Amino acid sequence: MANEFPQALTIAGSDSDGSAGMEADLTTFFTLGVHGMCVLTAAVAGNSYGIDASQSMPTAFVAQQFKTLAADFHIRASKTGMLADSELIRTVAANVKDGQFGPLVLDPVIITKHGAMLLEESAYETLREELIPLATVITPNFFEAQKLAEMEIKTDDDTVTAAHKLQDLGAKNVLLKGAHHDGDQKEVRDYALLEDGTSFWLSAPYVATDRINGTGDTLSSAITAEMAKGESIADAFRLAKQYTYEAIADPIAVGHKFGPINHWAPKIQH
Ligand SMILES: Nc1ncnc2c1ncn2[C@@H]1O[C@H](COP(=O)(O)OP(=O)(O)OP(=O)(O)O)[C@@H](O)[C@H]1O
Ligand SMILES: Cc1ncc(COP(=O)(O)O)c(N)n1
Repeated sequence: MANEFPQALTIAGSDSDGSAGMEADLTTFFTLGVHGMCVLTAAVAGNSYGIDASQSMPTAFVAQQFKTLAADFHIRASKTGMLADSELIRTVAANVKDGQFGPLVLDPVIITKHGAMLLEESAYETLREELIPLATVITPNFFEAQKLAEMEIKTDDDTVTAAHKLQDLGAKNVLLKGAHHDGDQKEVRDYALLEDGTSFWLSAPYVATDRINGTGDTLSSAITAEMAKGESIADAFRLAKQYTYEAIADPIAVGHKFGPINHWAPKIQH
């Protein structure tokens, strides 16, 4: 259809506090001028202190959501969030492998800001074998990169090595997010390794705040939204980093601990 409005898909868990998971993904899509759709994989009972309970969706229902969306829409890019276990990973892989939902941004959600584990350890291997090879982009945080690349990251050289290992596993483009736990640090640096072998660092000032729930979801959703609008991968990385930084830098008061970031703050250029 000519002049079709950009459409993107999140394949993720719902987080009841509205700041992370599917809720953060859809907020980011809509704020960036993309129509967002969702395949629900799981739901968690979460607030700004932590996650109290988690429930996975039946795989047949997950598969049906893909089928129903495919029967109608032209989705230009998709992303994954919480996938919970091996069975769900296999269901998602089977449904995205022919590319009908556009290029895939894989946010390998393993651990949350509060330290809750959202992926069974027995499923790391399934993620490596079944989903990483289908990823146009992978966006692990510092912890997830070390788990998936099976190595410790202490230096910039280690970061570069881990990104290459993720590429060797089949992810075409890697955005490896740097650590941000040190109150004295001045900047947060992420490392981008592209399919053609070029690489660059993306840096933003470190913001000393607890209001960082959903930053990872937001970054990967913003990349997906920009890809759905036709931006190159490198530009999608840059625009998404800027969006996420601006949403962190101007916090809003919601909840008592790891509150949401501010999706009204970014100055968006359409
Ligand atoms: N305090 C901060 N100041 C500046 N930038 C930050 C801060 N916290 C996170 N970021 C940025 O937010 C983006 C998301 O990174 P982060 O490491 O928080 O992802 P994540 O751990 O996957 O997040 P989540 O726990 O929400 O899944 C990165 O670009 C990171 O540099
Ligand atoms: C359902 C769900 N998915 C993901 C996250 C992690 O969010 P983030 O790592 O972006 O803080 C979360 N808290 N809940």
